[in-house]
Amino acid sequence: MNIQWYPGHMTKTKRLIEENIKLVDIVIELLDARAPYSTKNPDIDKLAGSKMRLIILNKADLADEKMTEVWIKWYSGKNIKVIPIIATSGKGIKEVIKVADDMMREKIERDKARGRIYRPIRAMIVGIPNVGKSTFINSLVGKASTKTGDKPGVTRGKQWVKIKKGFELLDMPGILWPKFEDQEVACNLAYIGSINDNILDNRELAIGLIKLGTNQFKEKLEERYKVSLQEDAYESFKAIALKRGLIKSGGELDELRASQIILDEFRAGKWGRITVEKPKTH
Ligand SMILES: Nc1nc2c(ncn2[C@@H]2O[C@H](COP(=O)(O)OP(=O)(O)OP(=O)(O)O)[C@@H](O)[C@H]2O)c(=O)[nH]1
Repeated sequence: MNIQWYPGHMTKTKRLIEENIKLVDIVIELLDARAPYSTKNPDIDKLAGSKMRLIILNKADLADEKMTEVWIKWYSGKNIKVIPIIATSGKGIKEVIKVADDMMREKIERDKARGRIYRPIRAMIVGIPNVGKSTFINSLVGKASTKTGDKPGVTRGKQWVKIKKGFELLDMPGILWPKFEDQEVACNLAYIGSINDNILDNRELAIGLIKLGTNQFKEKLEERYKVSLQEDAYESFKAIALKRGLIKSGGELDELRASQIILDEFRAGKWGRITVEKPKTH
């Protein structure tokens, strides 16, 4: 799903998230492991306030393993727990439950010390479109859990899913907006297929991706297309199109088809496992 963010839509979403965050103890923020900065919402720190936080780097199967470690260290340095997962296969889900369990125990201790009565720990999942929120909820919920429904005296109108004893999840994820005003972020989101292709010119995008690849993951790109990459990304783009025989009847290169193929293959992980950005001092 692609959402065109306009001010009205953003205000509504923000209000909904603010309302829901009040009801939970943990905010689980999903990022795409291929772009852990670009897929982050710019206002999440403010929105989450003092709630317990957990960052999930999803689609770890498509990201560079070493870079995922680098990103984990980077976010851990900011005192946020980070867990890489593959929501489609369920890899890492047990770790998520374990960490949530530990957080729950800490909270119970704190509550006890304050003389408060026990209640289940509640979490909600947030993230920008396409990071895998629904897939993650499904894999977390699995078959064993049950919907707790609207309990009297509990939040009316919300559906809570019991993941395990003492741990409940709001069954609707919070959809957040990306830092769309940042051009580099917009390009990274487009490379990984997280924003609508219609917004950006595919040809420019494919050439941009080749440029990025030439700087950051040259071998993988050369291996995939069996071409020597040039300094000028457009020259490399043409060489790839030619190698693939993407020529129109008049003999011209079919640049549109080449662009689509390059983007599709990258997004499907056919260039190998790639992370498009490194931590900066953002
Ligand atoms: N390779 C890979 N693909 C994944 C993973 N998790 C989700 N996907 C795919 O990513 C796409 C988006 O997943 P969704 O679960 O619909 O994402 P969402 O965040 O709920 O998306 P919105 O409804 O747009 O907000 C789907 O095609 C999923 O199959 C993963 O761990 N690895």
